[in-house]
Amino acid sequence: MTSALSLSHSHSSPEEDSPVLQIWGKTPLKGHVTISGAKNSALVLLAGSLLCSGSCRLRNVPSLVDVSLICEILVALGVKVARQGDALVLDASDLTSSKAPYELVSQLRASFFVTGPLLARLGVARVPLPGGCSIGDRPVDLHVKGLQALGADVQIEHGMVNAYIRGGRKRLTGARIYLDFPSVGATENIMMAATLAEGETLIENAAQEPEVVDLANFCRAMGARIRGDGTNRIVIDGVPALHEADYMVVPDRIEAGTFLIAGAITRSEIMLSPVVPDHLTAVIAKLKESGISVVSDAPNQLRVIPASSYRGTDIETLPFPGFPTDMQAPFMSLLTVAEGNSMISETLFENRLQHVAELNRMGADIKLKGNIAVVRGVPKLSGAPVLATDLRASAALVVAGLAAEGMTTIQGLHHLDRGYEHLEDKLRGLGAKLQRVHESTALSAPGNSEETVPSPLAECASENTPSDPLSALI
Ligand SMILES: CC(=O)N[C@H]1[C@@H](OP(=O)(O)OP(=O)(O)OC[C@H]2O[C@@H](n3ccc(=O)[nH]c3=O)[C@H](O)[C@@H]2O)O[C@H](CO)[C@@H](O)[C@@H]1O
Ligand SMILES: C=C(OP(=O)(O)O)C(=O)O
Repeated sequence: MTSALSLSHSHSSPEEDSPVLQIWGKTPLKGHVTISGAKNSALVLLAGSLLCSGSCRLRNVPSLVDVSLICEILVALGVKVARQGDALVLDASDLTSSKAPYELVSQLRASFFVTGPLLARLGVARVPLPGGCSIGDRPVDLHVKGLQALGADVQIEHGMVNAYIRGGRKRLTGARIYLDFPSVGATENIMMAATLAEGETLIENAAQEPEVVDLANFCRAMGARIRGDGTNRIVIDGVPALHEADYMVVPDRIEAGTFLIAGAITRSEIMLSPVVPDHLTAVIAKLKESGISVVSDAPNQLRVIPASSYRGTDIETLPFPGFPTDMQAPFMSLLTVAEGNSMISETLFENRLQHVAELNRMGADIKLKGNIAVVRGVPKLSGAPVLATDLRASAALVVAGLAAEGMTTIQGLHHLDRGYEHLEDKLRGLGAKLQRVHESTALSAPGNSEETVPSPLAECASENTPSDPLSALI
């Protein structure tokens, strides 16, 4: 196995000569799109690989900036990481550090998921408070309370979470933990820590998200004893060690949902696979309520059927199986051009409606009152220069751009690159007209006429395609 010593990630940061994404809207889409492995599963599974005393192989890992960053954190902790096609091989047999580097952890929320596994494996974890999308306050108190209940002493000083097992014990101790809120990350962190604890842990009011179930499946593949995942009551019987495993990451339900919206908003029939339709129940139900059909021709496939017009609907984001907050922004784009009004309540994050101003710039009619957006459907959107403010906001602007008249230019692509694998190639494969160019060379006027649409040659230009963030993992 080759150790990945240098994992430079070549994503676009805001400081560089920022690339922008130009989209020429109103082009119908058609065909099939392959859905990648789930970002939010892959990230926590990669953190979970720290629990293994040997080496694990994770397949269907998306090539994303966030994945690259978490791999860099693992390498800093002593994990040997090697890439084999869409798989990553992770050898955590000899961990050399319990301290995660600030400059990496500060870039993504999922980095904090190494805390539980590190504590369980080494008896100590030193992890800075995490970064991630700026969509709210995002404290880690529930993670901390859970780890404390398992027998950890946790101090937060100078932005660093220092945790070690109390009383010089070698293992954490199983406990009964009630979560004030079914936090995805806290459930995952506590569940991972508990796999190696002595005795039984019960997590009550646990998150039920598919990514939690995927993590439980991966841990079970390594020999963990977990039951109840997918319900709000998870029971973990600790074992002394976890062993090697080969595991495949579940398909990305948020990417799949985003493509359903792309089909619906462009009035196009597109097919998606692989998907787990049950992971998209709330999104499909809301599409149907709006008058858009989604059918499943095969167990792992979905097809969105275009409707010439569709109506508004109300949405409230909730923990799974409720409507996912990660789909709120793209769904809002769809509702901007629905007939009638819609009300969208964002209940999970207090600052996750920043895309409203950008959609209004494109001609939408959305009014904000606290965490509620009232959308009045308009006949059309028009292309405009817009700024992506977070990951799902950027996806919302992409789907809006696909439907808008003229050209939309999206800035802030470093958000998009965190979470959508090969998005531009996938959209181009469906017939969309878009290209990534450097801001300095971008055509500035919005709503440009036909001659500005890229030629087939320009669309294929490799300089317009973001390079593979995992390319250094060889
Ligand atoms: C990497 C990853 O998997 N990210 C996902 C994960 O984020 P993340 O795990 O951060 O989301 P949580 O479920 O923990 O957060 C939900 C709510 O709980 C609050 N909270 C959370 C933890 C805590 O200790 N204290 C606390 O108050 C948060 O501020 C938020 O208001 O689930 C979110 C909710 O589905 C998704 O939007 C994110 O895409
Ligand atoms: C909010 C997200 O990611 P993160 O939790 O890593 O910020 C997301 O995936 O939509």
